[in-house]
Amino acid sequence: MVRVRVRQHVNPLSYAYQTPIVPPTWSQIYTNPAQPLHLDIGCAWGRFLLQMAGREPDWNFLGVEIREPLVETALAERDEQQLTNLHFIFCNINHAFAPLIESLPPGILHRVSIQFPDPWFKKRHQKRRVVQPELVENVVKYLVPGGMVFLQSDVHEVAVEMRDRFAEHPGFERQGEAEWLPENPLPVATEREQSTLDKNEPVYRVVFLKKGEIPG
Ligand SMILES: C[S@@+](CC[C@H](N)C(=O)[O-])C[C@H]1O[C@@H](n2cnc3c(N)ncnc32)[C@H](O)[C@@H]1O
Repeated sequence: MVRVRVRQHVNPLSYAYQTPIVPPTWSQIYTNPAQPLHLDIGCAWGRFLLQMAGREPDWNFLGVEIREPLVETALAERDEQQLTNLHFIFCNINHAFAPLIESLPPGILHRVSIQFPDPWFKKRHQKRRVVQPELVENVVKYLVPGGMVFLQSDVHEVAVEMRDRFAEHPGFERQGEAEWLPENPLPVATEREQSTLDKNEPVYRVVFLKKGEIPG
């Protein structure tokens, strides 16, 4: 796989990232657009989803990423692997969430993952973090009852903040008794996760389920 040089971080609040998205025609993307959808927010090069899509053909996967060159690389890899249950979109999810999900068949969003989001340590930069209250509202609005939110980070402060933002919302129920999940409930580690584990550093993980009656 060819990797191009890209900026390490972009500022999601800058003017360049406020442009509305034009969703694709999903029937030209997914073989079966009615399959349950897993949305991975901040998917970077897409390695996690490329593996997940191969393992779980009965799901559709959508990775969203604010750095465009990474999306181009991920799409090329998807095409090379001929995966028809996977797509990547260049967007700022803090603007694109509703138009993106509303362009898909209703009741399709079953799983959302936010893994190792950019930490933006400086106080004045924390508004750039992806898990803002508006994002939590959008997740609860579009996720199906019983749908899963998986959050993980190697930065304790960031993990606590995103966990608390979901925990404060009455629409979510946290899974597990422990403060942090000891293991990843998904079968594939992201690149950032693997490099953290390789250094024997901690990963802070939490799962929420959306409350409500699960349609039979
Ligand atoms: C630290 S990387 C983690 C990548 C991957 N999830 C992993 O665990 O290896 C965070 C990613 O989120 C992307 N990102 C940050 N803010 C975003 C936003 N508002 N919308 C979409 N992607 C965003 C960044 O460009 C970056 O690729």
